[in-house]
Amino acid sequence: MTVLARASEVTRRYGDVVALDRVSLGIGAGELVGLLGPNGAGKSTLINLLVGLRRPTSGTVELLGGSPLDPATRRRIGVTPQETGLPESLRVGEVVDFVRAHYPDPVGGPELLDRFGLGDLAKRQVGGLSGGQRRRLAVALAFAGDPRLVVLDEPTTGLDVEARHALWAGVRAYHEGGGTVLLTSHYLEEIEALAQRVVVMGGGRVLADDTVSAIRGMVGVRRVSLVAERLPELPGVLGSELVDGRTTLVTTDPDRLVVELVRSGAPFSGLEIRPTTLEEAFLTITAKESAHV
Ligand SMILES: Nc1ncnc2c1ncn2[C@@H]1O[C@H](COP(=O)(O)OP(=O)(O)OP(=O)(O)O)[C@@H](O)[C@H]1O
Repeated sequence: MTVLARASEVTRRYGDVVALDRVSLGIGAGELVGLLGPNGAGKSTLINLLVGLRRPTSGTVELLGGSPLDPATRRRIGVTPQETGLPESLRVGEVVDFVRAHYPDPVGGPELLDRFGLGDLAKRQVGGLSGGQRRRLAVALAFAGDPRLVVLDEPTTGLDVEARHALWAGVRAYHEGGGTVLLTSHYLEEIEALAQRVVVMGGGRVLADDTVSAIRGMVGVRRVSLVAERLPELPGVLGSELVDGRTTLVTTDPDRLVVELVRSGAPFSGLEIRPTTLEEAFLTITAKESAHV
């Protein structure tokens, strides 16, 4: 697979703060990669290095086989940072055309707006858009130049469910057409809904880099829930809670737990075993990591 963006052993310091600590990561052509991590994990710093907005303190960064500092290289990518300012007095269509004019082979203006559910707003002044519409427009602009790689820093922060889904649809359409996407998110369901690959960051390092299901498997925690009057002492239980008469047991070994439960002869009903959500997996990974520090 062709690697479109690569960080090799990259460290970035801001004074005494080590924002990135020897991070290595490659984004292959056609991938949709989610970058997940708590505030301050280093996600934005990594993105800024990959797209050439900052330089690493040490290590190397490659973009489309060249340097991210080269304007010709940067013209072939699209970026939406965490915060953007758009000119209030211009109409949506004018902003789109202004951005499109910077690229040799841009996507058609109406097509771009349609992809992000903004088709009816071309004549509206930017100052008259809602927060959600403005954010969608800012994200849509990253796709204006028909880029090979799109980098989105927290694209759906502040969006309601409907606007978020409209934005996801635009990102998906680009990806299904062969595009490559790197996005950061605090919304775990967003990463699960969009990405095939998840890179979990914490404390300036990559803690895990795998598929959503592999990351769940890595953590290996399952939730066993059932209804029972009384439960015996069971092996491997990390935690338990009782909600509306249902007991949920968190365990790393659900098979053994169920065998022991049946052996105990305690009556129970409604047995369900489910994997942890990505959020639970993520919290476990970061908690483990801080325990090591
Ligand atoms: N310009 C800067 N000057 C000083 N410190 C900075 C600067 N930019 C980032 N940092 C620090 O580097 C660390 C990583 O920050 P970064 O913004 O990359 O994290 P993040 O994962 O994107 O967080 P968030 O989810 O809050 O956006 C933090 O400790 C942050 O305070």
